[in-house]
Amino acid sequence: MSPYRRAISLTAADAGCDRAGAAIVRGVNFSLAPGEGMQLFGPNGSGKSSLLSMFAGLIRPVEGVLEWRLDGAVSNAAPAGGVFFLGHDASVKPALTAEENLRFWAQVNGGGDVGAALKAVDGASFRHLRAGRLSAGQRRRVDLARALLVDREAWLLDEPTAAIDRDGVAVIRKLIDDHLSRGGIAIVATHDDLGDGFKRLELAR
Ligand SMILES: Nc1ncnc2c1ncn2[C@@H]1O[C@H](COP(=O)(O)OP(=O)(O)OP(=O)(O)O)[C@@H](O)[C@H]1O
Repeated sequence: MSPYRRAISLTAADAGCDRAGAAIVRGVNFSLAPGEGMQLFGPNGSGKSSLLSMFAGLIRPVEGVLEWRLDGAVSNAAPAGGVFFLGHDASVKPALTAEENLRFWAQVNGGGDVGAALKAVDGASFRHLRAGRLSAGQRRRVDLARALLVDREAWLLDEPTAAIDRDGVAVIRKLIDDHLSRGGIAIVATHDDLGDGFKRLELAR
């Protein structure tokens, strides 16, 4: 796998976010350089999804600063074309097959080898199944395969292994490791322990 062409980093300094006017997370500090990943821990409702949304630029920090650097360009907002955000909810179209969903995504977002992406998530056996009929774990794999169709240096993943079996967790772990070894950065909210190679940010309720 070839390295990403652009160097990316993200720094948070005392960043915090609210939801519906209520303080959710405060005092977030970290920095991620190319090749580094971070795991978000914390009980349900502690703000992991909210933080990922803030990093993706979907909600504003109410205090502190986020600083993205992509190929030397500095910005407080997530760089367009530099971030892949995997939310909680499956984003597939139920009437299209797994493969058609990925082709559609590739068309809209400019490129990618759908066959290779399906293979990488061990999805050959369900490529012709309509997404509405996929199991939750199969759908999650299709969701993740989208990341392989676009060259985004930052991955923000909200519970990528939810509903995924043990073999699937290893598959996804490898995708994330490969992404990091290409020089990408990743922030992953998950209850699975990603191990020592990842920075850790633990949120309290
Ligand atoms: N759109 C929203 N509007 C108002 N409040 C919200 C919204 N989304 C989340 N919240 C609230 O923000 C808090 C943090 O929720 P969030 O989903 O970020 O937590 P989480 O750590 O990701 O939880 P889980 O582990 O259950 O996914 C919760 O109290 C939740 O009710």
